Amino acid sequence: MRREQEFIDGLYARVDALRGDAETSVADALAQGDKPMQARLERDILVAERSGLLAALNAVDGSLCFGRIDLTGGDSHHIGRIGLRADDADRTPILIDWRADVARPFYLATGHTPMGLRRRRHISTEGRRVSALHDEILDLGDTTRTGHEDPTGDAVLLAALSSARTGRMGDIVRTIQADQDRIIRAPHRGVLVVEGGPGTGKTAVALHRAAYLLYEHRELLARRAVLVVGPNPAFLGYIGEVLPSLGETGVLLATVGELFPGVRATAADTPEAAAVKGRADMADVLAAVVRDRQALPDPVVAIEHDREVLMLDDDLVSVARERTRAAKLPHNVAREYFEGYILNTLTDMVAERIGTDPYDGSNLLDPSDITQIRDDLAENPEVWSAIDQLWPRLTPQRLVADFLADPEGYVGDADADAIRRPVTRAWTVADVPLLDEAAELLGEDDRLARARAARERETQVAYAQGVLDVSYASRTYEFEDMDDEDSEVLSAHDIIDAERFAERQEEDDHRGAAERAAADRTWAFGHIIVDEAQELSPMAWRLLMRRNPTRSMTLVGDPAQTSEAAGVGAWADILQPYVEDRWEHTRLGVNYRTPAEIMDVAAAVVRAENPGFQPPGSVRSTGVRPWVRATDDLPGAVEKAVAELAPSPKLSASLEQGGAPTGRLAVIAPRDLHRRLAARLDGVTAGAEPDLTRAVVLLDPRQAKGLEFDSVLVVEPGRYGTSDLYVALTRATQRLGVLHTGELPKALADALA
Ligand SMILES: Nc1ncnc2c1ncn2[C@@H]1O[C@H](COP(=O)(O)OP(=O)(O)OP(=O)(O)O)[C@@H](O)[C@H]1O
Repeated sequence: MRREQEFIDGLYARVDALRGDAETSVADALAQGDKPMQARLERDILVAERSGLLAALNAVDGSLCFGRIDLTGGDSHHIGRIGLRADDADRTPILIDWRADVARPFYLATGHTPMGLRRRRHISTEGRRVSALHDEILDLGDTTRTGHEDPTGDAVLLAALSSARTGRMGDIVRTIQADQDRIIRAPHRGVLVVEGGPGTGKTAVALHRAAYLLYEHRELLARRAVLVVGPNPAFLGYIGEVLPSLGETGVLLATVGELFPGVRATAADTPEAAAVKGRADMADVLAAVVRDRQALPDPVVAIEHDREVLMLDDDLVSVARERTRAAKLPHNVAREYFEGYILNTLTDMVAERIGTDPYDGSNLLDPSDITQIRDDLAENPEVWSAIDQLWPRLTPQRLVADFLADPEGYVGDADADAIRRPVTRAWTVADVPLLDEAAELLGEDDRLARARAARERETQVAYAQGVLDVSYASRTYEFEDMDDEDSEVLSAHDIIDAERFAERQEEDDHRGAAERAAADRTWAFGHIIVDEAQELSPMAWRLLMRRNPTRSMTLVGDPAQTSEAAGVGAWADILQPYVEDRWEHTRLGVNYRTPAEIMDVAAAVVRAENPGFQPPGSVRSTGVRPWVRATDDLPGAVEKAVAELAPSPKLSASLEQGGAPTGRLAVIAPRDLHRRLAARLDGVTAGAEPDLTRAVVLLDPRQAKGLEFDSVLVVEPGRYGTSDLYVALTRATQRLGVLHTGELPKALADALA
């Protein structure tokens, strides 16, 4: 213990030194004020790098090193959240990053396959103090004993699983299990589906995979960012600290409802409306809506020009429309062509009228006259209002709002009734994939933006050229100093030209990749991780696939927990249109969350509907049986049950004193009961985005998805569908109680009897 403490003190001394260096260089750089261009650029790069290092060092402080492997050859390595090197000439590694290959046996070695290990040691710390060691002997011939042996090898895992919850998910880097490790480190190309029942660590594995991929493919992924998609904002808050605790910040966490920049989905859809909006054929429906905006005159559009009236009729506009459509460009982009065809048509009309020789019918105008006529027409506002009427510029918001206000004719009557709503209403989550689809169909008429970008780019290239010239000048100076004109050392001038330098400058935008990605609808992420993937509609999949053209994805989910009517049944159905059958499927089969006593009850509920159902086996049992009670005073019974189910005596005490609670309790009840129940529960948090760090949280079953609590009270289970009930029953790590006024589902009654 003392030796480990000394070693860990040494690691922290190194961390403190690195942190001191990083802080000093950031402070010095920022204090330099305005500098010549090159110095400014270097300063920005240095500040960004060192700030990232600082953030990582701060994040891992207090839990830096958690393990050690001793190899049969005599070497040993300490394993930690980040890698560290000594400050010596060889930069000797002193702490191995958990993601490095060298660390792998820590997770995979067994007595049967020791992978060259003699011993695996788990080091537990409280802050910077070593509090416990647990050793596993993997070389059975080795008789040396340390006095810290853990004969079953799972003391650290079981302690982690039984510990009080905090309302925030923690990382599992100390105790990743072998089957989880294989998924975390699976190659990054292609689509990997991770399926598993409740509590099998799907979310944990997905997040550690993000951290692993960022480590293994840092160059690519730090630039393109990783997107983690979760089912709702409360869930994203729940998992939000896992990656920072692993020293990773360049990841964007978002719900599908947050993936259309500038739109916040605040309204809710009925399940019927969400199902209609999520259907794959909505892509064709929206395409038809756009085509209908490319109107024909009814019967003619009259334009006053030069004291004459020009008539655009059906036939003329039809030709222009078909030619424009033939370009197969998005609507707003194609408009440039339509404008051209209409201007040409009108020019021909005017030319014919004023230029035709009355004697032989030939045209007397020369090309410069024709150009003049076209330019005059282009200055006539009536021409532009005719074009606006026939091929209007459209925004996704306008198009989708108008369609939802008046969907008749595009979908069946019942579907139209389900989705119809006033133009002014707030957006819903299911609207976001429609907006994204519309944005694809419409494209952006970016002629103005392109002209502006070209000007900006010229300025930037000029700036970069200036920087390079400075660097070239300084190179000459240095080389003269070194008297080494033929040096092999290359300067920036030799390796990058000004154009590329300007591009790099853009990449060094002050915002990180994740932040830039959040603001850019067309961003192509390096990797996308989708949690609760079974909930996404076909339209939501279309949106996500557009954000990831390389199809590098990890999808985690559990079809038995699907609650969204729009969700898709089978992975093959989801993936076939995008990657055909080129995807891999893996399963996680051990439940680390729910004790066996609770899992038996939850499984019985699903089995009533699906007799062949196989739930994941629980790794723990607590000896505490779940209970059920009938009541005719629901609020009173809930109040009493909350006091009883409090995760520890400390929770009730801390609730009374308003102190920080240990352990968390969720009351899962139908939404319409929330107000009545909240009135009886002190300090309870509820609503669309409840604060999960509070002692008692009131949720509906959908909101509970993906979350976990020490104790759970399920209220009125008879009102949930099977999969929602399954979700609700599998959220507890310790205790479960059920309260009801109405009839209990039979399977639940039998299982709890
Ligand atoms: N190897 C592990 N070591 C320690 N804890 C683990 C491990 N694997 C999973 N857990 C814990 O088990 C719990 C369940 O994990 P997680 O939420 O990732 O499961 P899930 O499969 O996503 O569940 P659900 O489908 O119910 O949302 C979490 O508290 C997680 O930290």
